[in-house]
Amino acid sequence: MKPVSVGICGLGTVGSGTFNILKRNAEKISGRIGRDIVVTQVGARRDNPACDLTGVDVTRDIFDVAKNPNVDVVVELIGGYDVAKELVLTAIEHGKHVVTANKALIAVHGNEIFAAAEKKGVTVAYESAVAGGIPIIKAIREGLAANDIDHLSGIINGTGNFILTEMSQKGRDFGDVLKEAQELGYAEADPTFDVEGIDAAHKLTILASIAFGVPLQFEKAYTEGISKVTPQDVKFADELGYRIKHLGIAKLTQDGVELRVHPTLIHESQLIAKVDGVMNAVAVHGDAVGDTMYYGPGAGSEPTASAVIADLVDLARTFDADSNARPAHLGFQPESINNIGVLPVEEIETSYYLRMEVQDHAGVMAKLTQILSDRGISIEAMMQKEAKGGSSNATVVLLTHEVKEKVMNEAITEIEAFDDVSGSVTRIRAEHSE
Ligand SMILES: NC(=O)C1=CN([C@@H]2O[C@H](COP(=O)(O)OP(=O)(O)OC[C@H]3O[C@@H](n4cnc5c(N)ncnc54)[C@H](O)[C@@H]3O)[C@@H](O)[C@H]2O)C=CC1
Ligand SMILES: N[C@@H](CC=O)C(=O)O
Ligand code: NA
Repeated sequence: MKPVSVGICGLGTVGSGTFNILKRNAEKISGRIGRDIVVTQVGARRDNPACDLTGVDVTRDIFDVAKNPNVDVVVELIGGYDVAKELVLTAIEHGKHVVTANKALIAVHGNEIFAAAEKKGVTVAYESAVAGGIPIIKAIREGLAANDIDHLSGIINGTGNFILTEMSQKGRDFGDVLKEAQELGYAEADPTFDVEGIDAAHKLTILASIAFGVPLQFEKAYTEGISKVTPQDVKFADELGYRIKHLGIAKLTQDGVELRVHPTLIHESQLIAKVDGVMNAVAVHGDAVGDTMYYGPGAGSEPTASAVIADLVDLARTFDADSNARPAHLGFQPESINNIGVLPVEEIETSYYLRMEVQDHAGVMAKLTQILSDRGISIEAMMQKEAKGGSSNATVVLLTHEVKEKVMNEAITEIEAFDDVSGSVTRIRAEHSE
């Protein structure tokens, strides 16, 4: 069978990994699909010393690749929004399939890109865009196709999990670990995307769409980063038997879709609490299958390239077939996608970890518990730490049962107005069942 001809745009961390694995494992890959996958052209600003480009046509203009009549599939690995969008739309216009690792592009412009691809009868594949090397798109879109999926949650940013793990297990400094994640090729070009939860929200947006059959609605996702998680909170959570993880949570409720990324306390007995370093994990619940969980490396050159090539293999297998032979872009046929809205964060219901500084005298605890019980908020655990050196201050940590966020907001406002509480209350959401 005729080889499938690939053009790679961007030869950085993921691009170089893709190029090198295609070369190293060429025989295994073609043995699996019965045809070769050949890199015909590379579009890169500069050569990458990690890749031997002998015999490959190299261009400095990535749009040459998108328009090259000898290229069947364009692999977009440059990242970013604008140029990447133009590149992908140009490739589609020229009748090429596209493989991309760019979750920002898919989460923000995916509805438009998929519509253009469907009109042209080509496919835009994006397995590597979510949870790196874990085949989570395939698992949900194909493996769980029988199910009515009502919730999923996961650690879906490798850089953030690496930072939290190193901080909690080795007491390392936030900035120092972030620098290492950048050197290891885990972080986004702008690492605030990792630490502020934007990257995880891009991925969660995609997962929610393919799991629930709803449009991509990134702009409505609630996003909170890990930059304000302190070593003190990591330690107190640990004493209560919890780990702090940066979780993406999506739920399909009767009132709408919950779509939120934030630091979350998870009980140490939960599987997801044990997912450390650059590893990611996604838990998905379907009505037929029950609870499932998918684990693996969430970032890095070859783990991500592994997923890029999985998409190339899928395309090569169905290359001569009608586009209906491939799964619908968002897992459901476009006419079966339901326009269900995203719930404001005030409407979500969850448990909370609260930390506050109080005057250490009689009646303070009674007043705090009264403020909470007035709103029907019950307390699961409580801890008081006396300040050292004879100060009259103490730190109080509370873990509550589930309550609506807007009710908790009112309680926090009243606690902060209480004279015996100094400064603001630190609040971290907690999940008991994940
Ligand atoms: N690094 C990782 O672990 C993962 C990255 N991704 C995604 O993969 C994509 C690529 O990421 P990395 O390889 O890490 O980034 P990178 O920064 O290492 O590589 C991007 C490459 O594209 C080149 N490039 C950018 N604009 C260009 C243009 N206009 N013309 C020619 N070359 C251009 C850059 O010079 C660079 O060599 C991004 O969308 C990222 O979000 C997805 C999963 C994991
Ligand atoms: N920066 C991302 C890369 C993979 O998507 C991460 O750290 O997870
Ligand atoms: Na993946």
